[in-house]
Amino acid sequence: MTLQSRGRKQQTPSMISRFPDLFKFRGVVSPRNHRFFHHRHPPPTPTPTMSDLRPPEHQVAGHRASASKLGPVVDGSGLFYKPLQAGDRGEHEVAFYEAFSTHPAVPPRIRDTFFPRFHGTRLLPTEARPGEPHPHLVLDDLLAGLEAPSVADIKIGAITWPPSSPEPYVAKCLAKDRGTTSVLLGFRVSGVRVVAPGGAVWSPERPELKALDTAGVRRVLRRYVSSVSGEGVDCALAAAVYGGEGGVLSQLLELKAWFEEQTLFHFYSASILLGYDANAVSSTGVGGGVRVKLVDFAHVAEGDGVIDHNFLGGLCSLIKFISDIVSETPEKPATGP
Ligand SMILES: O=P(O)(O)O[C@@H]1[C@@H](OP(=O)(O)O)[C@H](OP(=O)(O)O)[C@H](O)[C@H](OP(=O)(O)O)[C@H]1OP(=O)(O)O
Ligand SMILES: Nc1ncnc2c1ncn2[C@@H]1O[C@H](COP(=O)(O)OP(=O)(O)O)[C@@H](O)[C@H]1O
Repeated sequence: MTLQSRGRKQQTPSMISRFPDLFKFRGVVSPRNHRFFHHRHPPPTPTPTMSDLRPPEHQVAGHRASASKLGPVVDGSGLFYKPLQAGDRGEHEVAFYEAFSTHPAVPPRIRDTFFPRFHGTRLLPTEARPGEPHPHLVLDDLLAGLEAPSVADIKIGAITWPPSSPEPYVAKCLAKDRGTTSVLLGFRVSGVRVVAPGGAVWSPERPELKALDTAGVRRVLRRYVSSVSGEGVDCALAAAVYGGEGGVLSQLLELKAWFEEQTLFHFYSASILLGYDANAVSSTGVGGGVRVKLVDFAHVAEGDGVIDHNFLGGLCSLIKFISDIVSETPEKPATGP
């Protein structure tokens, strides 16, 4: 389907060549044409007002909402509202969700387990642009239901730009990929927060994460499953969060099996978002609502019959790091109630 959109930026040839088949939707979801789009996805709840909306407390990476910048917001209803990004990015992410949500070749189990459910777009008021409602993607809040979410955002792929990107953008991304562990490991930790017993939160600043080397990444992945305060590492939760049935490792392996087959999409610059409930997890067993999800699809390209070796390579690398931590950490025998 084609949306007529007036007064919008010209689509770049790169964008069109990126999506010859899968991305049928072409049009900026602007306040002008938003109503049309909106009809295709009936809103799951009444439209929130400014006072209902706040930046997500547990956001660990990406653009953040502030008085001067657009960023994601939540309203406590279990939905996550991500503002459409400038240029063709926002439109592109909507197009991805449209294609992905309805594509018959995407296994429902993969869609439901590893991706946020997409509820269309909505015009919402923002603090950054008063009086100018802005279109937002309406997604499931992937951390809904977790009382004390420990979260990690891991950007997958040694390359984080789609092949058709303009040269200055390639240069910017390449500098970040080389300057972090992306090129070396096939992934980088973009953000992390860990809730310790008692509620203290450990969350390193972005510059610290960007400066991590291989040993640093290993330490952060171990810290993510530690039940301590500050910089300590005991991996007490490794078996419960990373190992076992429904743990991170088994979920990553299921995701990998799909990536070994799927040739529909190439997920440049997407992240794996890990989450568990620090208040519900116990060092002796499963529980804690372990989540493994994919987020950020502003740079997804069409797969064109080729596997996403960039994402798959990074995923295999991450799996190796996590599986090493699981095998180094003996499982604690379950004790009685
Ligand atoms: O805009 P910037 O310079 O803050 O960069 C964003 C990154 O922030 P950083 O500078 O690495 O802390 C940001 O990085 P994080 O997700 O925070 O690690 C994203 O890479 C973002 O890209 P996109 O949302 O995937 O398009 C990046 O946006 P673009 O480089 O794609 O514009
Ligand atoms: N559906 C979601 N539910 C809960 N948190 C999310 C969701 N999507 C993203 N996030 C949070 O927001 C952060 C940034 O999201 P992302 O889509 O990567 O934005 P950006 O495009 O600005 O990088 C993630 O690191 C995560 O903490």
